[in-house]
Parts: sequence; structure tokens; C-alpha cells
Amino acid sequence: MRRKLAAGNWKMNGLAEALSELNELTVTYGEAPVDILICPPATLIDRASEAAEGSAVAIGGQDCHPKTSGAHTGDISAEMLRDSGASHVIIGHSERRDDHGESSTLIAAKATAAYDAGLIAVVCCGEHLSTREAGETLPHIGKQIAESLPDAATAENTVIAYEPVWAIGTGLTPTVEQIAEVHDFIRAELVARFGETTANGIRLLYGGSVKPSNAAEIFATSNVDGALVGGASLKAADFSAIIDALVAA
Ligand SMILES: O=C[C@H](O)COP(=O)(O)O
Repeated sequence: MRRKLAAGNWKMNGLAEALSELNELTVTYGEAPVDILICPPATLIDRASEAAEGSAVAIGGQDCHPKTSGAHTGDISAEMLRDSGASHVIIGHSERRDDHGESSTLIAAKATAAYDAGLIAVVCCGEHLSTREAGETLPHIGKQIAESLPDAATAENTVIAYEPVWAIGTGLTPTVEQIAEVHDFIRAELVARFGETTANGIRLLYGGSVKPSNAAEIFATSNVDGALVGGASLKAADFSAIIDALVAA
């Protein structure tokens, strides 16, 4: 049985006052029957980790460098995230792949760095609209997953997030049939590579315009074990409604 996960990605949003939203979550979810994760900007990880201590809310980074330390101005290592109190890190988000030209090979190296630091890697994949319209979604996702996941991936150290790029921040969502098709496909690819036990333990999140109004329908979809939420994770009230929908699913 996979434990469900509601993950919030604050992206490049949040000054110190945003911690009040996190505080609200920690009060509401001192304990929870699902895993809850907030990935604030790197500047807030330390304070967020302290604020979330003793609650059901875990804190994660949004990216890491594949190396542990060195001359990499502006970068942050997985070890540093861990040192700041993070337990997870998002790897290979489409905004990293597109804005920073990150390849799946680099993403696999980052996931390995995350494992080495004892972090859980939330590895992202997803197609652009042109890929979907060309009927190439499944081969594209298959390639991204094959190249982005290290052989050392396990049910304990890895979560996969499927995020169609055209659904991110747009208010558009795929149909539940389209989500199920991709999630079932990812599960089958994982089984083929890692075997039933590992593959069936890896959680698959859906991301892209998840909000309180569509969360229940998405969480009822085949092989959806939770969500990676952007905009709707910035306000505790919205994210709580999504968490509650996940608990009820
Ligand atoms: O990481 C989160 C995703 O990119 C989804 O963002 P969104 O919920 O604002 O569409």
C-alpha cells in the first residue's frame, strides 16, 4: 500500500511572511494519514524546517546540484538542503528543464546526489503540448523516466511527478483518462525496469493546475498517489482542501 503524498512547490514565491501559511498547515496537520511536503524557496528552508518540526509537514528543496560542494556559484547541494532540514528535493521540474536546459542525464545525476545525501527525490516528467498533439506523449515520458531515474531508485528514495507542461499554471488539466493513461504507463515502465516490488512502491504524483475543485476527481484516478501542487499550495486554506481531498480519496 503506497502512502499518499500532497506536495506543494512554492517555486520562486515567498518572503518571510509566507511562513504564516506554513504555520497554519503545521497547526492543522500535527498528524496526518497522508504525507505532506512543502518545498519553499531555498531562502526559507531553514526557517520552514524549524517551523514544521513536530508536525506532519516535511520540507523539501526545489533543485540541487549533482556535486556535494565546490566552485558552483549560486548552486546548492543536496547535502546543504539536508543540513538546512530538508528531507526531499524536487528534481527535473519542467521549469528547470526549460529555463536552465537541464537534460535527463543531469537530472539522474542530481537524483543520485539526493540519494547520497539521504533525501527523497521527487523526479518530474511531462510533455509539452506539441508532443501531445503529435501523439508522442507516452514515448516521450518513457524516455524521460528511463534517462532521469538512476538504477539506485527505490520506493523509499524516489517519488515521480507527472506534470504535463501545458497544464502547469494554465488552469488546463488533462482528462482523468489522459492522466490514467500516463500514470498506468509509468507504472508499467517501472515494473519492467525495477520489478514489481520496487515499482509498486514508488509513488506517482500528478501535477498541473490541481486545485480544491478538481482534486477529488484527480485523486480517484488510477495510479495517482497524490499531487505536486504549485499555485494552490501558496495559501494554507487551498492546500488544506487539497490535502483533505487526498485523505478522503
Ligand atoms: O510543481 C508544481 C507544478 O508545476 C504545478 O503548478 P500549478 O499547480 O501552479 O499548475
